[in-house]
Amino acid sequence: MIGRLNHVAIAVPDLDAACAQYASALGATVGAPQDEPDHGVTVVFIDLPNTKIEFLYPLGDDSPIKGFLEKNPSGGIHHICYEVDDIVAAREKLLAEGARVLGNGEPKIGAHGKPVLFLHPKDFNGCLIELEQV
Ligand SMILES: CC[C@H](C(=O)O)C(=O)SCCNC(=O)CCNC(=O)[C@H](O)C(C)(C)COP(=O)(O)OP(=O)(O)OC[C@H]1O[C@@H](n2cnc3c(N)ncnc32)[C@H](O)[C@@H]1OP(=O)(O)O
Ligand SMILES: [Co+2]
Repeated sequence: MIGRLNHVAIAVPDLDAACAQYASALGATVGAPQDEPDHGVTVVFIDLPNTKIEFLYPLGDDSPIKGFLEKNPSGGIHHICYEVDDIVAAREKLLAEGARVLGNGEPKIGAHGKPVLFLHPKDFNGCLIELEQV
């Protein structure tokens, strides 16, 4: 069911500083910030040869990453995103296996304009998983 690793997301306390550091210290090509109000974050993608890094910064008062940054003030790896061919079939299989799908369980359009879902970190070894239909 899961395919390629689409991205690794890092929640950052200072988006400009994180972008400048990756560009200067790591020679990365850093994309432009994208506000994603439906998800409560501003994202920046860094394309790598085999996957992407997604910087996350809170957008709005009830951002879902606010709590994470309060617990991890220096930032940290927030989630990993796997690609799937059919996100509804994936959801049904996961629900049948007893996994929790976050939100109202319906896919939302993510930063790449594709449907995404999130699975509770406590059900997957402490790792927040995002699925993106490609
Ligand atoms: C534009 C879309 C973009 C894309 O790629 O397309 C995105 O990726 S949007 C990314 C931001 N959106 C989300 O993360 C949506 C899903 N996340 C959530 O619903 C919440 O963040 C949730 C439920 C994972 C955590 O909620 P909250 O921060 O309020 O903390 P809780 O107290 O409810 O957490 C319970 C438990 O889980 C631990 N936790 C929280 N976040 C993470 C995490 N990222 N990785 C691992 N563990 C996490 C938290 O510490 C609690 O553990 P406990 O042992 O009970 O303290
Ligand atoms: Co993501």
